[in-house]
Amino acid sequence: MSKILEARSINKKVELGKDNQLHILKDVNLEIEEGEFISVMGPSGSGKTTLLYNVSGMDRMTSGSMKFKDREIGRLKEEELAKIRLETMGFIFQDINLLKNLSLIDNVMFPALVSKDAEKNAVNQKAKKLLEMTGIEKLADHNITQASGGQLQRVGICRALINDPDIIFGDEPTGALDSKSTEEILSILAEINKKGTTIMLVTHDVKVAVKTERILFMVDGSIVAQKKMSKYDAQHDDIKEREESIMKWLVENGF
Ligand SMILES: Nc1ncnc2c1ncn2[C@@H]1O[C@H](COP(=O)(O)OP(=O)(O)OP(=O)(O)O)[C@@H](O)[C@H]1O
Repeated sequence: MSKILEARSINKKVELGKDNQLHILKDVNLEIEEGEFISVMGPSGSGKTTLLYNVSGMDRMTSGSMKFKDREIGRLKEEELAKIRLETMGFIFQDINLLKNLSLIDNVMFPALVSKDAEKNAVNQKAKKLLEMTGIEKLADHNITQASGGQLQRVGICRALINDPDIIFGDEPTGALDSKSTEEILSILAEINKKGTTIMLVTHDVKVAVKTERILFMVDGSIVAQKKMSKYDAQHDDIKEREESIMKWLVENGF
């Protein structure tokens, strides 16, 4: 396996005013292998979202080195970084941020049409396939008021996948969903991961973390512990046992 992402001594500081600086990420080191499915847990305010934003180049670290596919991206110009994000990364958020005036399929197609010289018919075919894969092809021409939260999150996943990303970053992607929709979204993500896409999710939910294969635990801007597991296999793994072992580990680490 090779590394897709390698962060060395990442620091993020924010100036809040005169002589008032917040040190959010503190010398964080992180390596992610291609194909891994990772979750990030930790108390509220510990820096999980900031970590996700900084390793994905959505935010600028204050110091440190950040390599994505062996390329240092920490100091790239904004346009170059935006191109990397658009063409090689997918993002899924709790607030899905779909465009109101576009149909669901047009929302899925949008990132492909703004990138390079995409051919509209081919993009449309691909978007249809993604909607099929996530079970919402019948809603293609609906607008966002005509779909449930779980369905909209599937649209968000399709949109994240339209440019065949190498990695998907998710910030509480199931945070606003009921348990049934959460399970459905997780199994879609597991399928995507099985096909080789690396996934990194920030979550407060053990039911999400239990489906990942490595959990990072953050406290006060640092990764203080990591739990490595096998890739979740619904047929062979005892989910309750796995959840209990995560809970025990979280408690041991002071959560
Ligand atoms: N741009 C900013 N300006 C000021 N403070 C910030 C900024 N970004 C993050 N913070 C602060 O940094 C800390 C870490 O924020 P972050 O959102 O990364 O935490 P988190 O672990 O994801 O929290 P939660 O679980 O509540 O979403 C918080 O105290 C937050 O208020």
